[in-house]
Amino acid sequence: MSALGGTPVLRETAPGHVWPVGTSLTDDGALVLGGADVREIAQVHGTPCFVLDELTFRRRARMFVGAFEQAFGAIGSGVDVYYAGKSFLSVAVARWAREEGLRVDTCTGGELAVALRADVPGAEIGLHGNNKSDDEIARAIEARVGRIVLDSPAEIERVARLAAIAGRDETDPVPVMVRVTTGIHAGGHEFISTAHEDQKFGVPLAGGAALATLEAVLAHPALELLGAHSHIGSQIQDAAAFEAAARAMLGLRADLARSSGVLVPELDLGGGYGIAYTPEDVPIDVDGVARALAATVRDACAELGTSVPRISIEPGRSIVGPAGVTLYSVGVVKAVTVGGASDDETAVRTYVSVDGGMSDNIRPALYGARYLGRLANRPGDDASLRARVVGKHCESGDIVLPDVELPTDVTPGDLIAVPATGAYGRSMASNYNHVLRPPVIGVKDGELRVLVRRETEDDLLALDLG
Ligand SMILES: Cc1ncc(COP(=O)(O)O)c(C=O)c1O
Ligand SMILES: N[C@@H](CCCC[NH3+])C(=O)O
Repeated sequence: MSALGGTPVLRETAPGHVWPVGTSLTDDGALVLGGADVREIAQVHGTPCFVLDELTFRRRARMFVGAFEQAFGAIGSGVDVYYAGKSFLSVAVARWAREEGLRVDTCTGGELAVALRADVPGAEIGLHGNNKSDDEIARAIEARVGRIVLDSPAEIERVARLAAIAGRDETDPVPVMVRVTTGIHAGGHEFISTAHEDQKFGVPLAGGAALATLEAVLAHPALELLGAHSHIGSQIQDAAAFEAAARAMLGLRADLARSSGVLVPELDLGGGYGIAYTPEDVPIDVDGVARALAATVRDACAELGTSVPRISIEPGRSIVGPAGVTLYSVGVVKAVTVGGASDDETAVRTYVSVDGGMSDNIRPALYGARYLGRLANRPGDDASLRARVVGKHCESGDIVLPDVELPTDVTPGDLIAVPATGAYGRSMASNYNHVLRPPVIGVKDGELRVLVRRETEDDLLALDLG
């Protein structure tokens, strides 16, 4: 085994399922995204930049609405699909989501402001958050959002008080849900699993806390209890976890009906649908999950003797993730000898530095996330180099692609494209080392459109009051 051992090398020779719909290559081997040659995108807008393929976003949004409406329509239930804005939200993207029949899920005042700027009606917006400020709650009430998801018992009094201040009462109550942790552990990484007991979100089902919280909401006439909410984690590849959570939540709904006489009309099953980041990943089958979940809901309601609730879901990553590609320019290329136990085990790793890094994609450092990458402006030679693509930050963990095959002639000025970065890339971007956050360039039919502009040094300096 070479001293480089460890994780497998990732290589994809041609656009495949991790790339946006319709990704292709020009005759001279450059990548084409949404009909636009990446060389043109880089020339016009610079690098690093996020490229967002509108068609892929819209298709995936439509796919969720279609799959869930069909599956739940067949069991006599309605469905609302909320696009989880935390994955990536801009005014244009909120409009695309709405045009495709989705609502918008927000979890801060900032996300709420973007959704409202996009003219999403308040009634089609949800507000989450484990630590909402009074100001955020008041703005949500003023915007008449369709639901505020209460994350703890303490929020009941606060939301009721702010509702009263806004003049809301039993004739015009504020619609709320309660986020419940079912104890079902799922997700791609511990940091993105959200329904096990020992973490900050929601109210536990175990021990009766969730039931008591739902009952407490019912005692507030200025609040309208729509139902309960469950989000078990993110980048989930196992549909069974969603089914188990749905069963637990339906049981809770039936318990509440027994204890209070109120059968709440809705159940939100959250987001978390996994996507393919590399060719080895199997994305979740959205049609299959929708059908399986609908069958679970139908059967569980029959067993419990309750009617079927209206269902909502909150996918984020699975809609916008596959629509995004990050383009970087190659800077320094450096061969590093990696020592082994013997001369045989000594190997060379080529570090290919690009002009972005952990400030535009923190996921490899935070979750050990793996991505694919390829030379994007030309085919390169036929031989391959075992490379590590790293960023420009003052941090040795600033790694974009830990182990990837690139052509041996990779050289400064080349472009590297990393697919599946539409979710939790720009939305988690930082200014570490005072690096400027990249723009998001929408592509469609060969047209480029700046959705979010690149930050400037003036933006940074404007915050520094000296
Ligand atoms: C409450 C809630 N809804 C929806 C989402 C969206 O998750 P994903 O982007 O994995 O679909 C999250 C994030 O995990 C969340 O916390
Ligand atoms: N930010 C995480 C997911 C968290 C989702 C929000 N609860 C990721 O990049 O995978």
